[in-house]
Amino acid sequence: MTLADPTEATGSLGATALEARGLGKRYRRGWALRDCSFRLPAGRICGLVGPNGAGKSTLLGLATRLVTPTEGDLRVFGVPVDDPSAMPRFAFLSQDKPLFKRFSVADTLRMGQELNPGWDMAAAERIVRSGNVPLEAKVGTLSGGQRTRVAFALAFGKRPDLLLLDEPMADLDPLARDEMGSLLMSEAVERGTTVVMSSHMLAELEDMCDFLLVIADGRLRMAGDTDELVPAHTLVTGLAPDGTPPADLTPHSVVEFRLQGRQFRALLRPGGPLAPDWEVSEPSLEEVLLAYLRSPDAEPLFTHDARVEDARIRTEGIAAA
Ligand SMILES: Nc1ncnc2c1ncn2[C@@H]1O[C@H](COP(=O)(O)OP(=O)(O)OP(=O)(O)O)[C@@H](O)[C@H]1O
Repeated sequence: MTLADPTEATGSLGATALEARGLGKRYRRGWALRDCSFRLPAGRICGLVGPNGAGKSTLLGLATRLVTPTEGDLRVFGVPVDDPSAMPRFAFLSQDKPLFKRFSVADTLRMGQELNPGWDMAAAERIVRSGNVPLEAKVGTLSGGQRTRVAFALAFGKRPDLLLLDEPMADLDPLARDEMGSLLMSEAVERGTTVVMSSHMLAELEDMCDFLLVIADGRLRMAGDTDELVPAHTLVTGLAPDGTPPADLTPHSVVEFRLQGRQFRALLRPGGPLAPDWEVSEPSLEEVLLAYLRSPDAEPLFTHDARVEDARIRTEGIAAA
């Protein structure tokens, strides 16, 4: 599912919003992100998923120049991120959403206007008003959900082509999360904004995202269209009387193999016909994600749209749709 025609926002067919090649960041303790290569087509809503410490914030930091890469290259709409012309094209909303508490909501939006040449005050005010947030209220007196709404208004008022969000809804109650999710989707779809959103909430990702970047232990494990990633897999259950993987599994690419008594359960990318005595089912997005996150040695998977021509990444293609 492509949520909006990317050409409306970018003026170029098939534009790439974000492209990483061999991107890496090393701290004294070790690599936070390594060998990261992918392409995110414009107009997608992309979920950035992975366990704590996986490298998600590092990737967002590299995209916003808050973090300097140790190696590799990252481009925003074809322009290196450290090029000044890349700056006006993206907006970033960090986990802590820094806002001046003593400013009123109206002051906050005026500040947005002064700092951003392409500012869209009508859009920013619409986002604030649709949540019944009073423009004259001081930011420090707002609830967490209302503050998040103001932060969203600041981000969308900038009219970014690429919106980067670091766990934007983590501190919201389910109702506010649902409201903010709908707001984010409708604003992004209306303008063809590309969104990259890190999140630990699988349901949120399933509802909102049509593209996924899955990171574990600083490495990209899976990247591409949700609609292609999940159906590339099959869950099978069968007998494993001697407690080892049966020979029937050999033609398939096994992402995860688990023994349950005399039975096994495996998540596969089928490489041929499945054994007739296996019980077969379609996995959910959650089952696929968890299997990859638990199996660091499984071959990473990139859909056609997510691949860059980089010999350093091992890719196994899914036929282009
Ligand atoms: N400034 C830093 N100095 C040293 N190590 C860092 C720094 N920032 C991040 N790291 C390390 O890099 C790794 C990746 O961290 P990162 O914050 O990118 O993970 P994350 O996926 O965003 O995690 P979380 O879900 O917990 O927010 C971690 O091991 C972390 O300790």
